[in-house]
Amino acid sequence: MSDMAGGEEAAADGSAARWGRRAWELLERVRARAPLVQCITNFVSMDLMANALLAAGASPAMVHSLCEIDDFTPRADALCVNLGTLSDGWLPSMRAAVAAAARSSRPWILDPVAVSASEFRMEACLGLVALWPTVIRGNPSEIIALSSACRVRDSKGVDSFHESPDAVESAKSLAQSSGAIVAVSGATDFITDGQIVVAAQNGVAMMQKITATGCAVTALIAAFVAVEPSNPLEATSCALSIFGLAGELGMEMANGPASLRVHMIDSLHGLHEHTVASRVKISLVS
Ligand SMILES: Nc1ncnc2c1ncn2[C@@H]1O[C@H](COP(=O)(O)OP(=O)(O)OP(=O)(O)O)[C@@H](O)[C@H]1O
Ligand SMILES: Cc1ncsc1CCO
Ligand SMILES: [Mg+2]
Repeated sequence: MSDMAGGEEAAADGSAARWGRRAWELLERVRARAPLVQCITNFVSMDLMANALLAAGASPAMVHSLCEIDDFTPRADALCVNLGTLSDGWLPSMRAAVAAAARSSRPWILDPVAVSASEFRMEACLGLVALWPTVIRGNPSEIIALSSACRVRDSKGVDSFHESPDAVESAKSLAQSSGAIVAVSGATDFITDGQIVVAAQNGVAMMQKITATGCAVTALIAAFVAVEPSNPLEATSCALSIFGLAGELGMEMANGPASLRVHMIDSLHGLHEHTVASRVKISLVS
């Protein structure tokens, strides 16, 4: 079956089994091709993000110096830009890397961490959104704030104060205005191109108690989009589901957030076809 045929099959027939096969197909492709994912990310997330990418079979590179962008970014298969510990010194690197990725027709993914924390962050984020990200992935509060492009008084930190269904309309509107696929994480992850909405229902609540799981899944989305650039909606849905499944399997061995972090990475590394095919829970919402 061709890559495109697999994509059309999953979109046309939303059955869990077909999505399970699609998720396995894309995970296998990540393992076979080991896409190089350049991450300009926050200090908190660097370790978990790099290890999650490695466990999935991708190749991480935390390269953020402006002096290296022109040489390095064209060689990366995808770029992940994360605003978590944004500083004025890093913003030019982010913009330059996005421009270099665009010149090389590489996908780039934006994680608008705590976008409403400050006017500086919101302005920086809106400037990046205008540069045509392939995918934007955030928690519900971030997507709601970014979509309305104004500061939300009761949510200024990195954690979400909303549930993911609250953010679906904001995600659709942000997808329409930005041209990006928009993903909202939560108990159910929602993924939309502004018209179609897909739900991915894998994961465990304890994942929220490990800092940077959201950042890590954004980088995993970059790896999946790198191997399926023609269908970022499906690649994003599969990456979210696979990461959630690793969390479910990890939770079977964990005693709390610290051991879940370890077992989740082990589970991501050890995923088998049967487990993915039978446990991935993706469906078409509308
Ligand atoms: N209640 C939940 N049940 C199951 N899975 C969840 C739940 N909440 C979040 N997740 C999963 O946890 C991961 C992180 O999502 P979350 O919404 O916490 O991101 P985030 O707030 O951006 O995290 P961070 O900023 O710490 O990186 C995602 O894979 C998501 O699917
Ligand atoms: C805790 C924290 N602060 C800035 S980035 C980050 C990681 C989760 O997004
Ligand atoms: Mg986040």
